[in-house]
Order: sequence, then C-alpha cells, then structure tokens
Amino acid sequence: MDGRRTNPGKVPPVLCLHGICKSFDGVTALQSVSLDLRPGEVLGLVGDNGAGKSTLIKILSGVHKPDAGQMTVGGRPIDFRTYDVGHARRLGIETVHQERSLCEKQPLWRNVFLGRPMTDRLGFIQVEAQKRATLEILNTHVGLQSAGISPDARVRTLSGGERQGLVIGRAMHFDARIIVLDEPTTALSLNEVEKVLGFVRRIAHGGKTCIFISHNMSHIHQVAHRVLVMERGKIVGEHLRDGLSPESLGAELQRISISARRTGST
Ligand SMILES: Nc1ncnc2c1ncn2[C@@H]1O[C@H](COP(=O)(O)OP(=O)(O)OP(=O)(O)O)[C@@H](O)[C@H]1O
Repeated sequence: MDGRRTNPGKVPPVLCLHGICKSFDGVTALQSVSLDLRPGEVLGLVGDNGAGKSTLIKILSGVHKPDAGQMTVGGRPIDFRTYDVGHARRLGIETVHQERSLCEKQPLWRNVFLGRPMTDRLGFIQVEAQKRATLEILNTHVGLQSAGISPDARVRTLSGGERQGLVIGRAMHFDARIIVLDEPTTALSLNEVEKVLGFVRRIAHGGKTCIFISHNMSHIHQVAHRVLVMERGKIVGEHLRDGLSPESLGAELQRISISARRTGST
C-alpha cells in the first residue's frame, strides 16, 4: 500500500448505487444496498459465501437487473430497463473474470481484442496495430514486457498472475473507469499474488476505480483504501484502511458468520 488516498469528502463519485434490491425466486440476494465509488479508489468488498457480493457487481456491470433501486454513473442516471453488459462497457465498467475471458490457445494480441477488434475503413482487422497495442499494454499498464512476454505468446504459457495482468491491462486499454476484480488472487502462489496486488495499485495510480472482492483479508488490507462488509444482502460495515488491520477485519467477518449461523440464515 502506498499511502495514496482519495479525499472522500471532495471528489465526486464515479458511480452511486442507491437502495438496490434483488431476489431470485424468493431468495433475497440484496436488500436496499447503497454505495458510492470514488476515482482512484480501491474498494474492498468482503463477506461470507452468499452475502450478495457477486449479485451486486453483476447489477453494476449489467448482467442482472435489480428489482428496485437507482444507479448513476458519472452523475447520470441509468435506466435499468435498457442497461446491459455492452452498455456498462461503454460507460467504462469492466468486470474481470480471468478464467472465463481468455482463450488458452490464442496469442495475447488476439485475446486483448477479442470481440473488440481494431479494423480499418474496409473492416479488415489491423493485426500489426493490435500487436503494437498489446505490447504497449504489457509494457505500460502492467509492466509485463520486462518478464519477456511478447504479444505473440499464447495465453497457456502465462502464469495465473500474468493472466490477471493481461485482463487488467486490457480493461485499462479500453479506458475502463471502474474495474471489478472478483477474487483475483484465488489459487495463486505468493509471488503471483504480489504481482496481482501490484496491478491493482496501478489501477488506482491511473486514477481509475477498482472493486476488489476477496475472502483473503490480508490481500484486501494491502490494497484497499476502504472496505465494505456485506452480510445477507446488506452492507453492514464500512472501514477505512487506516483504522483497520487484517486481523480485525477477519474477526468481524467471523463474528458475522457465527451470528448468521446462530440465526440459521446461512
Ligand atoms: N442466479 C441466481 N439464481 C438463484 N439464486 C441466486 C442467483 N445468484 C445468486 N443467488 C443467491 O443470492 C444470494 C447471494 O449470492 P451471491 O452469489 O451474490 O453471494 P456472494 O457473496 O457473491 O457469495 P460467494 O462469496 O460464495 O461468491 C445467495 O443466496 C445465492 O444463492
């Protein structure tokens, strides 16, 4: 963590959610959730299994429509009736699911431009331009070129951390304002975790916003400026990193989990 902080009181939010509710066939996933995201901020989102984290990010990235609530992006209200994943992307909201968004056998440059090719006036794909842009992503956004990785390398030759770097770099290249990382450090070695946490810091340094979902309190603590705790579809805690230790956050989650078990709701 580099001590860089946003000024929560003065910086206008890039995204606001207000009173978001969502149920699936009678199962309540979200109950009146409200939050603001600020530019240059890494927001940690934590909570037990089933707390509602994935549902929340699926709503802001256009996968699910809420039953109630409002959202504004850059101060503009969103009409959920027409809001979808494509719309979210055009507004600069990217969700990174590393394992689902890369083709193992394809070179990196093809993966970067999958579904969003660079074409010339006649509609032909500009291969060389895509390779150059991929090189810039590796070099500038995530610093992977120094690891000897070329745009022609196949995804299957990358480590887990490098794959995360590629998808984060791709999101930054397409000028994402908000990058959502859903458990990006799961199943990575210590060395790889360090790489991914470095990529997350780069997102914030670039003035972008990152939502970092993890069950690992130490990883959250190393990068998040602010942490929201979810429980049974609600936000039940908000902590600034300065007043927080990984141990205290872990203890709070454990307390919530025990109380949920006592009430028989999970
Ligand atoms: N598509 C769906 N259909 C039915 N129920 C769902 C669906 N998606 C989520 N749920 C339910 O909504 C609740 C919240 O789930 P969600 O996946 O958002 O939690 P989570 O905090 O992301 O959990 P995890 O950490 O395990 O990923 C759970 O009770 C879950 O079973």
